[in-house]
Amino acid sequence: MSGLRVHARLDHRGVELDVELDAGQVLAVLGPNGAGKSTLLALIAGLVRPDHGRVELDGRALTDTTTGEFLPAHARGVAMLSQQALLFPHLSVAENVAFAPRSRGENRSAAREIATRWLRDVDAEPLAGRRPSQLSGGQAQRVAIARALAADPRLLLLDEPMAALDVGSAPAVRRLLRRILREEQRTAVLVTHDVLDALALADHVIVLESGRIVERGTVREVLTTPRSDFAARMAGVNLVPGTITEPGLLRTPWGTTLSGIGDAEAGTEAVALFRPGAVAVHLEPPEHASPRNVIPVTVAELDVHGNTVRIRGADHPDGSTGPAADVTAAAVADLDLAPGQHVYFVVKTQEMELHPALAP
Ligand SMILES: Nc1ncnc2c1ncn2[C@@H]1O[C@H](COP(=O)(O)OP(=O)(O)OP(=O)(O)O)[C@@H](O)[C@H]1O
Repeated sequence: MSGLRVHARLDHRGVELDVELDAGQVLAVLGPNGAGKSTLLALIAGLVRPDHGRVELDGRALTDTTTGEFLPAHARGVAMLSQQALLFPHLSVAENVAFAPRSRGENRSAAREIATRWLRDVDAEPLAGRRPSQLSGGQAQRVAIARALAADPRLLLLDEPMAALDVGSAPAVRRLLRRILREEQRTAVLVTHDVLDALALADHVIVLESGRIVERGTVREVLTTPRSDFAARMAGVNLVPGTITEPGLLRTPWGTTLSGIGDAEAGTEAVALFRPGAVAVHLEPPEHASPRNVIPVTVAELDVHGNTVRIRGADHPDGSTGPAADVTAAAVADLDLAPGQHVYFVVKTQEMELHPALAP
């Protein structure tokens, strides 16, 4: 059976997890602090032994408590990428990337060649002669990605790989990871606190709470119709599918055009993403709407959460989950809103992000 299977219990951490991932797929792991996300990675990487269980990759047991199997971390075919690049400070960039091929017995020039190929692949070839101390955070993370890939792993473990980067370099690293994960059909487990990472990189999501999986599904299911409290707080974003007609414009299958921020090219399948809190609700289309999006919506439901009311729109014409808006209870009273009513959701262009779509 190709892919990853984890069934493991670790009593003193209160963790019990069952995870399956097919080869070529990316699983995002979400959850609050202490939920067990890092423990899952450590179980797979061979950094901790479960009290009971089995970890299997492409049909091979990495850990099995019934047979006593426990492969050391370096023999698992698993590469880990963390928040910090963790490069060897005394080695050059090229030597860092050549380290894994050297360790598996390649001679110096072959390892060097492999390093050059991976550095080129992550657009970091000109950095080959530098020391890690001479790299920016984004550059160091690119090199760390090249180093992970040079180990020829069957599985990539990504532990919040964008979390320590500044807002300027995170999108480029995210795009790079997206290309590597998607185009090369890699199998990966990605721990993240960021909905955008899950959206851009993953096929499936699990949500952990207190050492257990409380929710699992495709990224779109979990992000648009979250069932656990945690997923609802962190996700609950509006996702509208469509096609980019020119950079910054998305056309939905039912003919609505949305303008937003993003550099996806014309013809790209994409999703528009906006937060319910970014929506202003109007009874009439505002006259001077530009540069804003005006989305006609039929109110399906009103959910009161304290002083905030979530207005859920009816499903989109293609059957996908309708958009939601969060407004104050006072605004709902002023607008005299009720299910069945026709309203307009108004969203500023800057609040609408356009991202390449997930795999179907
Ligand atoms: N090295 C350790 N030794 C003992 N217990 C640990 C260790 N690391 C984590 N734990 C415990 O295991 C549980 C799961 O923690 P874990 O670090 O896996 O969560 P997490 O979801 O990765 O959290 P965060 O988002 O804060 O990194 C918690 O109860 C934590 O206190």
